[in-house]
Amino acid sequence: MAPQRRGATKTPEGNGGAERRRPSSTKKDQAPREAQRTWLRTAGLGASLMLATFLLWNSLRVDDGVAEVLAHRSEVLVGRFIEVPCSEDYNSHRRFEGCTPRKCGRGVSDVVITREEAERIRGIAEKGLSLGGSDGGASILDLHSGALSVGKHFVNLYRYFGDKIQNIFSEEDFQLYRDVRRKVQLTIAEAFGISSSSLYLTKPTFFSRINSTEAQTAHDEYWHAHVDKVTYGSFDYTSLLYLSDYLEDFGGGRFVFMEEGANKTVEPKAGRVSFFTSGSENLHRVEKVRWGTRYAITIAFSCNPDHGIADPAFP
Ligand SMILES: O=C(O)CCC(=O)C(=O)O
Ligand SMILES: [Fe+2]
Repeated sequence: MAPQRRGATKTPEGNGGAERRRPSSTKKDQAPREAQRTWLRTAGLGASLMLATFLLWNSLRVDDGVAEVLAHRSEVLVGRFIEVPCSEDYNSHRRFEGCTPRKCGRGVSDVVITREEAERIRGIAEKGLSLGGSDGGASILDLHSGALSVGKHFVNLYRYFGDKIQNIFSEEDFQLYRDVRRKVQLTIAEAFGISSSSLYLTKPTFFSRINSTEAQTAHDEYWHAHVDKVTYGSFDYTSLLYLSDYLEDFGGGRFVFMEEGANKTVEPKAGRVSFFTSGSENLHRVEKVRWGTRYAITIAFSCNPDHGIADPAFP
């Protein structure tokens, strides 16, 4: 749109001549017309803004069904816990009284793991994953089994590097993993009113690195809604320790508990621990990462000692 000219006669270029030929309109006549045009422009702009806002809001709603934020990135949660009724999933597995969930729910805490610990543990993920990485958007490193995404497959780091693995990971790295695992285990036990010693670390336990690269294989499709007890079998309690910050390090990638009409999101941030009972009372998914890189670690526990694994250690 051409800019409005008040004194057309003063401007030699453009359509100043045409304006000069207009019937002798006085300043008095022009004022209401000018006001009308300004008003129309403002109204048009306002309507466009409202339409754009509505479309954006609607697309987010349709995309995610997001209704509520359970843990906002700016909050520092000492311990938020929401109880939800247990599903019947646990009945089709052997029960371990005092451990198998009778109280179900989900919790988030920002005080279990310090930011400094999260940064150090992220360092382990970075150096391990720098040795490989999926061709698609989602890579994992499993310190217990040694599995590492490479291209469209996985390799066993421990087999591949043999003794040289000691040049990559240090004893402090494994000690840090153990400390983090122990603190998360205590937090889960306390929140669900069970004894920490009734919980067994179970597999898989893995670091994940997600970026916005297009998926190449089914392993890259991390965003599907799922139930951990169905996906992983041995899981009774799942925990996620986030190692990077939503909207600082990456966009998209929020964790979503899926509930009819009222999904609940957890916005990741370094050091935030999210934990929940692994049955279908906690159906969930991860939003697609739109930009940047998202690091997290999945640490899960079983009530069944037969499904227990030792802490990751040098092979
Ligand atoms: O990374 C996350 O936030 C969730 C990952 C997840 O759902 C899983 O590992 O089962
Ligand atoms: Fe999951």
